[in-house]
Amino acid sequence: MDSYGERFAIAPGSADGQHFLIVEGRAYPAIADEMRRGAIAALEAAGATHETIAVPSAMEVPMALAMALEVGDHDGYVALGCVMRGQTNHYSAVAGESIRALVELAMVDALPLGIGILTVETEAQARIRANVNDQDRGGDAARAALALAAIKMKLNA
Ligand SMILES: Nc1c(NC[C@H](O)[C@H](O)[C@H](O)CO)[nH]c(=O)[nH]c1=O
Ligand SMILES: CC(=O)[C@@H](O)COP(=O)(O)O
Repeated sequence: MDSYGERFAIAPGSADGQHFLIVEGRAYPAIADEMRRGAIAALEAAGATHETIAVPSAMEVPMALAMALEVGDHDGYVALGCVMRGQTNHYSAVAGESIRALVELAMVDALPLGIGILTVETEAQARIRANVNDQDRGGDAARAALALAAIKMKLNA
């Protein structure tokens, strides 16, 4: 059961000709695979092409994105990762700093960036949120990026 309302609708083909970058933290590989599957499905449904950069964990996602921004230009960006409570409070620093740095990058350069960094207590929570047939947070992050890319294109037209 989803914990918030209706999914944001993106028209099929509305991102034809656009190319997106996915940056994924792979600390939990099965969760990462499913988040990426959802993101790719959403991008492809909108007609966008995509490429992926993988890093070890959510903490490196903003750094990799910053590096990618120095050398290339994409129509939109999707940041994916999963931060799960361990034995200490370390996870809250990782989640907080990763998301803070991503928002900072997006605000400085007005990036169409969808952020799908799960912050969960348990693997079961992560599975529900990643599952493309359940909460599909990878797909949601891609749809956020698509929506922002469309706004940017409209404002620049
Ligand atoms: N605890 C989680 C981390 N931790 C990341 C590490 O702190 C560190 O960045 C990494 O080991 C490289 O040195 N990362 C996640 O994505 N998810 C976690 O739950
Ligand atoms: C490096 C880490 O992310 C990891 O050690 C976090 O887990 P814990 O809180 O059990 O140390």
